[in-house]
Amino acid sequence: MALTLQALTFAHQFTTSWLHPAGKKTDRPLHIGVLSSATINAAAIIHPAETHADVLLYGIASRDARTARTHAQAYGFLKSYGSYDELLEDPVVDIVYISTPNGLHFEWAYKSLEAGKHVLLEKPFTSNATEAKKLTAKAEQSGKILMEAFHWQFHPAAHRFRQILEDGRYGKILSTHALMTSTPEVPSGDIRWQYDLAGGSLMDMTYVVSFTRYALQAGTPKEVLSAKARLSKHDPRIDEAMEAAMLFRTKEDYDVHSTVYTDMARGWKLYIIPRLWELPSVKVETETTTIYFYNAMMPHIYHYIAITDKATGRTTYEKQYKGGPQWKDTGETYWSTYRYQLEAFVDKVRGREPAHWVTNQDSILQMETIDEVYKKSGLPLRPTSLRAVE
Ligand SMILES: NC(=O)C1=CN([C@@H]2O[C@H](COP(=O)(O)OP(=O)(O)OC[C@H]3O[C@@H](n4cnc5c(N)ncnc54)[C@H](OP(=O)(O)O)[C@@H]3O)[C@@H](O)[C@H]2O)C=CC1
Ligand SMILES: O=C1OC[C@@H](O)[C@H](O)[C@H]1O
Repeated sequence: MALTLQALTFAHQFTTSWLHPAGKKTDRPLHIGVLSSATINAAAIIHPAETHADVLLYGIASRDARTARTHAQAYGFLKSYGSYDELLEDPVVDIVYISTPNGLHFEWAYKSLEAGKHVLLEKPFTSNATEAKKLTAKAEQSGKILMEAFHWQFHPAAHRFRQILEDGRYGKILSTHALMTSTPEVPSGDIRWQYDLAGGSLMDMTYVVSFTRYALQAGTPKEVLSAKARLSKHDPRIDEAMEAAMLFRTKEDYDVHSTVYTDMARGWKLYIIPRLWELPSVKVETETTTIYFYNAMMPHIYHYIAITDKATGRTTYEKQYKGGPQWKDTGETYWSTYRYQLEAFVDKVRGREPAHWVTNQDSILQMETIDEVYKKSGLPLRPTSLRAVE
């Protein structure tokens, strides 16, 4: 369902930017430069920037000058560049948004920091934990802001979900289960099938690990109990699907059993029905209830948090499109996860306290968890850039 969800997000973003333009920009808005002409750009940065008064769509770079020009004209960027390096050389760019394939995240984020830019970097942070640590050190040394674009965590629904879990009234957490699948399958030739570009279902659908760690407020698993990959027919290093079980130690010092499932080629039900209802979600079982966050990845389109009492079977439903424990009065019901994320990123750059943040340390722990699952499954870690091992 992931691809359909992505298409719905494009439609949602296009409509909301059109209905709610930012109007006048601030006197000196932050100038954004986008590295690549990726499909995700429109939803993840372009439309959010259109509705943010303090952000200007300044430049877009592509490996191909004509592509960059076409995208600049289509989306109203002031400048286009025929190489990523040219954009980084432009002193007017304040923030670089990087949407290259995963395997190039490290290299371009590193170079962007070196060029003195703040960086909003697409998920997954890097190809593996070695790169994540090196990149974090570079960010610290540069004094610039770097963040993995885990947009879902910025939505008020995510904050409400965690508030419910932290409440304590439902008892201890016993187990979690998170899933993300794609029907129809991710098209052949896509970057997600390419090992050299750090593809794989767990890499792309890294959300399942993020949902789990966020729910448990956990670092890395104490142990990966099992990890079973269904391999791509074209490349045995690529996990078309991954199913893993982990043991996490909570802050309260007890173990929670967590399972995750990712699938880039999910079979249709009874071979004829695409599983359109199977949205990226996470279920948490506590002593007295199950708490199910449906469509945790793109809650702006639709979501619910269902709390089911195990004794009575009674379910109550909650939704949170605006406000909540972290945003309070900031935000609009039509804001997407990406729009909330941009609000926080700009706040951070401007020296204000953001409502939410994904720390680089958290991204390291996220990549360490992914590495451990790959190791347990017998698959190789995604390749490390030469610069990260220098
Ligand atoms: N936050 C979210 O919701 C989402 C995040 N993502 C993440 O964003 C990134 C991009 O995903 P997506 O939009 O699907 O990607 P696309 O395949 O649509 O675009 C990737 C872009 O990267 C550039 N590129 C540079 N080197 C290569 C190469 N060797 N092969 C192919 N492309 C290259 C190309 O731009 P050019 O030719 O202009 O240089 C290309 O358009 C990924 O890291 C993905 O995980 C993806 C979807 C959703
Ligand atoms: O981050 C993502 O979100 C939407 C999905 O369709 C996509 O595969 C993934 O990269």
